Amino acid sequence: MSEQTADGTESVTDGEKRGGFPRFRHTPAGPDFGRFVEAMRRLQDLAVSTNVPDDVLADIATQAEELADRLTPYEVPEGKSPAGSNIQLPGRGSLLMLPWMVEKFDTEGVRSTGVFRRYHLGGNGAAHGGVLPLLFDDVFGMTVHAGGRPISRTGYLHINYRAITPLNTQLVIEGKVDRVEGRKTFVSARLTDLDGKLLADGEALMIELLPGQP
Ligand SMILES: CCCCCCCC/C=C\CCCCCCCC(=O)SCCNC(=O)CCNC(=O)[C@H](O)C(C)(C)COP(=O)(O)OP(=O)(O)OC[C@H]1O[C@@H](n2cnc3c(N)ncnc32)[C@H](O)[C@@H]1OP(=O)(O)O
Repeated sequence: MSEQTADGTESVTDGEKRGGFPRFRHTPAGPDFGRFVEAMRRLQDLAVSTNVPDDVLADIATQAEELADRLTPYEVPEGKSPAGSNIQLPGRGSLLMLPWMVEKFDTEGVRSTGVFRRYHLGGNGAAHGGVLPLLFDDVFGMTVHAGGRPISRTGYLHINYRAITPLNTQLVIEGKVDRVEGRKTFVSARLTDLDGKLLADGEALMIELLPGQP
């Protein structure tokens, strides 16, 4: 059973295995959306990798504020932006996600490839330890989705950091469902370089939402 809400999402109730999760409609990305997100990613990379003289930075800060002012009138509720649901774009078009491309998305699992960029730097040339769980959690969410399991939330997420994860190097992550026990889906994933060197592996418990659970 579902009912339409004011913001255009559908609030789905019992029987559809989505808890209280709305059924968001896909919002297609227009022809320039991918370009826009990539430009924003470049800005993020540069924001953490430049040392700009004060007089230049004052001007740039004003321009950044003007850009934000131009975007503000177009703010929309969750699920109504192209960000996040366009699987043909890096990071599904979401600036929060790693800019990786989904190459495989089926019941056998999910495979995604990409690089960590300057924005993701932790220390001494390696990716920040905190961005790996972001990558793994998103892959686990997609793995559950691709596996036809109901909407689930992460109960726990465990990462083993096996080797330094380099920046600007093509990497691959593969996630799969290991087993299902009632509401519980146990998933695992491996992050490797293109030579197959293991950089990190992880496992998570994804728990199916009960009716009404947010
Ligand atoms: C149209 C275009 C489409 C394009 C394609 C797009 C596809 C994209 C698809 C998707 C991509 C997006 C993917 C993102 C995904 C991200 C997911 C997240 O990160 S979610 C945020 C972080 N997680 C939370 O915030 C949870 C907070 N916690 C909760 O809400 C509750 O704890 C909840 C609902 C998870 C469970 O609570 P209870 O009260 O219903 O259940 P209880 O009884 O506690 O647990 C159920 C079972 O699980 C075990 N359990 C629970 N937590 C456990 C733990 N930490 N460790 C071990 N066992 C645990 C319990 O022992 C119990 O097991 P026993 O049934 O008795 O066998």
